Amino acid sequence: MDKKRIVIALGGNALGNNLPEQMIAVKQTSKAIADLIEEGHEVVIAHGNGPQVGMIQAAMTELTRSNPEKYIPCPLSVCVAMSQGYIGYDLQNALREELLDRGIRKGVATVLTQVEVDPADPAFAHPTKPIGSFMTKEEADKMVAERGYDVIEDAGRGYRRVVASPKPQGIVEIDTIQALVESDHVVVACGGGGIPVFTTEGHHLKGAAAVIDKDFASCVLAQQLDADCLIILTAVEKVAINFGKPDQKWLDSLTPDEARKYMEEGHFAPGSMLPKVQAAVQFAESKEGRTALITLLEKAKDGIAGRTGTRIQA
Ligand SMILES: Nc1ncnc2c1ncn2[C@@H]1O[C@H](COP(=O)(O)OP(=O)(O)O)[C@@H](O)[C@H]1O
Ligand SMILES: NC(=O)OP(=O)(O)O
Repeated sequence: MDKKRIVIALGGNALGNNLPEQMIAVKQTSKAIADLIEEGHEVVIAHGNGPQVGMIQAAMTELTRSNPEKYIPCPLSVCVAMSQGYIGYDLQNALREELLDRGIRKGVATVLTQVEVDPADPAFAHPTKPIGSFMTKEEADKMVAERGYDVIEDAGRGYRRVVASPKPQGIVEIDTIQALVESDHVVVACGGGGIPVFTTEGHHLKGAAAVIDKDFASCVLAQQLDADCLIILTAVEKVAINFGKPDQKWLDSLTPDEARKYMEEGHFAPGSMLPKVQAAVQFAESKEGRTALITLLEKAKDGIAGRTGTRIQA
């Protein structure tokens, strides 16, 4: 099989919803990633942070509210940095262990990654990115009244806080990531979509109050690293049209034009499957020969071998 440079975007099921769940989940996740490394592929890993960044933000807010003389509010960009740190810590350790168990000696490192956003991005005025855990209607109403949070009802599963999610424009640490990849290291980067920043005066980078979508950030990462393949690993084996309906149909492959048609017809849920298909199309169209794959975490190896998943190719 051809050796490929692969950027993997890990979804929520790769990490679990809390610290103990994460410790267990990353072990399984590492097996799926190590399978690809064992086959000789160069792998770069990005991941989400919705539940984690919400948990950190809630904890930091409680600290400030309970003791305002001692603690000052923690910006959301710093909460994203914290989420990258502790998720990266678990992921890199689990992967290091899995690789060593298979007799593979490779450096595994997390790069705290800043991602540039446009401060004029209209997304800042329209929060869409769910973070934290699900709430009941009563809990959500309380958060809106007491804290002025934006809250949405999420596909019948409960209520969640939403924050701004601007589009990623560029990766500040891309040269560092590239250098590590070129020297055969396994890199975890752009965690949680990256720490959102924008340039103010001179070279100063200022954190933005936002959470970037990790599928879009992974797409930018894959393009900037000139990857062959972007693999979006999630909780379904394939993308479907008429998802959840009696006439549901799983798709083996999609061209960008077919994907656009299905997007217009509303087959992919906003905030879940839609950004994945959009990121996949953007990557597949960015250069000849680039392929995107959406599949189940456990099926990564079969997917790259062409045995399953939904393949998006121009
Ligand atoms: N058309 C579709 N085809 C397949 N899955 C879909 C579709 N529309 C919505 N979904 C849902 O999207 C989920 C993946 O989104 P999400 O859970 O937000 O991703 P992540 O893995 O990044 O955390 C799937 O588990 C599935 O329930
Ligand atoms: N940042 C981000 O996209 O996180 P989730 O994938 O957990 O929503």
